[in-house]
Amino acid sequence: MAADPRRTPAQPKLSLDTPVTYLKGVGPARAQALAKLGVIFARDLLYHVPHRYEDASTVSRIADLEAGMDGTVIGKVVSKGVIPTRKGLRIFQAVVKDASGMLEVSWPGQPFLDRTINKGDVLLLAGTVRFFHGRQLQPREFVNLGPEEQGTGGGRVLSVYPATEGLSFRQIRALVESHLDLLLPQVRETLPPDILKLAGVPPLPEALRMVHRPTSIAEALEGRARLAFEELLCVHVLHRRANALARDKRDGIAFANRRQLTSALKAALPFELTGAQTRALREIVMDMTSDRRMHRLLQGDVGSGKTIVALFASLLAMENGWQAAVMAPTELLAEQHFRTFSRLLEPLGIRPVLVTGRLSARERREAAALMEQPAPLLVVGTHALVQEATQFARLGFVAIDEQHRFGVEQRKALGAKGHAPDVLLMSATPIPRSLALTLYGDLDVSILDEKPPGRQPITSAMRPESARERVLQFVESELQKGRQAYVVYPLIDESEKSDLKAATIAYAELAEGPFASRRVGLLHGRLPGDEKDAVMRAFRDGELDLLVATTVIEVGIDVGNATMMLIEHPERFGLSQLHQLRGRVGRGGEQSYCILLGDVGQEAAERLQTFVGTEDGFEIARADLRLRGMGDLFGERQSGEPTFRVADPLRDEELNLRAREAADRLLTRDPELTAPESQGLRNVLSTRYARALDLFRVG
Ligand SMILES: Nc1ncnc2c1ncn2[C@@H]1O[C@H](COP(=O)(O)OP(=O)(O)OP(=O)(O)O)[C@@H](O)[C@H]1O
Repeated sequence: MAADPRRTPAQPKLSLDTPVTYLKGVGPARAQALAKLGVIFARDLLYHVPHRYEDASTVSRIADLEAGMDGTVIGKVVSKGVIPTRKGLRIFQAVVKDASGMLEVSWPGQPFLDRTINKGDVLLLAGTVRFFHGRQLQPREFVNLGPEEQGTGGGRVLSVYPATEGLSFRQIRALVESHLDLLLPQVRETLPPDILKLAGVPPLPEALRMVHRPTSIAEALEGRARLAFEELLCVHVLHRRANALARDKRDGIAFANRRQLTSALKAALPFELTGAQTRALREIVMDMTSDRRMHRLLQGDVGSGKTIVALFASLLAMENGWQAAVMAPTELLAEQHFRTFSRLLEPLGIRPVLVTGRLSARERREAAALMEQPAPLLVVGTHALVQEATQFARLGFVAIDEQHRFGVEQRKALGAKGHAPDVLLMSATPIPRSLALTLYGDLDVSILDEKPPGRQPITSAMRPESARERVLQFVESELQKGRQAYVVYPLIDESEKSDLKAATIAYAELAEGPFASRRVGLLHGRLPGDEKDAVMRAFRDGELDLLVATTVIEVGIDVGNATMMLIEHPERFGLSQLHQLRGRVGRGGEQSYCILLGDVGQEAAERLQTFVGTEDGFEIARADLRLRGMGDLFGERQSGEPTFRVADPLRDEELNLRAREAADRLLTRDPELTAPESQGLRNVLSTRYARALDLFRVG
């Protein structure tokens, strides 16, 4: 039999660095479950903070409980026992009592509670009330306040922890509860006093006590703010340090602003640049003409004209004798950029090169031959550009469109080609500046918050299922004017067969029914590449009137004659995603429409109202973030970006600003964090952030 590690003579004294396997009540199975929650050492347990609290100050009198109501009560156990049922399930039951009445409480399948809940114990119980020979409750949550009523009226707060399979929040709470008094006295403050003061938050040991064992919700939040502040501070410190190191490195290409190709393009453009485009370009030119490497994020709302900005930057590199590359996430988009660039550059006598995975061997050889020449060249492509075989002789500038669609590694790989090229990342997911600074603080950010002139506002509306026929007639009336329309179905995951079927059936119904006299196309991600392109090309060239599509059209497709977007099952989309979809219309000068069709629940209707009510992508992103969190905004969590356990850079905006200020102050007086007062923060950085190892000589 394997020795129980807890009994070995070498058992360490319980410290913050003790692995949780040594904690009382943690066996191998629990240790595994804890590891899933990121809890490996005793210290992590302290940082595993409740995500919710039940407040006993909202306690009802038992007599006031009504059937169906969700209530919280406090009562003393007057009798208890385990009852078997016919199906073999054992139920722990207790009757509790307060000054107003009695309540029968049952816990099916939890007979073991009989061992920990005793007669005379006071319980805080929360759950939905039923009536059956009196009041009954199956607690959703409960806490045993012990044999004496210890100030329960004064707002005992029940902490609810993020749980995982095989480990309930109650077990976690018991674990935290039984180790808190041992661990807390060992916690040392990590931040210098003036920084704490600036942040207006309590010291760490006190804050940890507050989050785990609060006496009121307000106190719990105060403790939480302390932990959130530390997280935000760490991220800003890392960004700031990365920036400082990058500033010192002067390994970038110092392009000269020759105004040859760029001026020629400006003269040839059929339109004037918007104020926002001019501003962004000025920032980019400043970066590119300096000897520091550019790492800039260009954030634009839909249709704000990012592509042209990337083109100007490419020309700046080319007029200095360098090559430029623009990488897009899909073949469709790469081809679209390629065509746009080809058209705009024709008067200048420049022919860009397209590199995608679908080139024939001969085309690939031709492209490769051009790229191996150390002569100015503009290459547009997909991730095929980062493949090893793709060699650039003199790559000086790289633009990455829809940057979050690429993995960190792919972005790095393209940036690593050539001689430290300047990098412009582009994103059509507008996020508030405060969030951008937190997520991308080591990038410089330019924002396009202005649409080209002459665009009409898009009319957006929600229509119930009962209005379907009228809506389809309205679509038809647009088609009669010679315009084109999209009908979009949700297909969040391309592998969801039922979604695919829904889109395919709808396509057949529309094509054979109301739009039988129209040219209707179907586009989804499962189509073979050439077919997809053929459909998209046909729509672009006006050979199709109506395009039934899944969300593959979301990114960047630009067809000016399309004025109608009909979205089915709108409740299944995130607001930012809807905003992207809507951005596919209203790109010419014509009045355009976006109609959300179908019956949705109350909650979805409220959410969608935000979308219908504004065309400001930043406002929509803000609402989306508030509702769905950061992961969803980008469709997926990105690796390599900071994630937060406690902080929420949006909700904690005020705290976030203070964290930035604090990071500035700290690094101004101690740039390498070598002073004794910085030791605590260094420890936090080195244990939590792999990047810290590159940025600080931590040990
Ligand atoms: N200053 C401008 N004036 C008029 N039209 C412009 C201007 N800038 C860009 N455009 C046109 O606006 C359209 C949208 O530009 P672009 O495709 O670059 O947008 P985007 O920012 O990439 O938007 P999305 O992310 O929605 O695709 C294009 O047809 C482009 O030619």
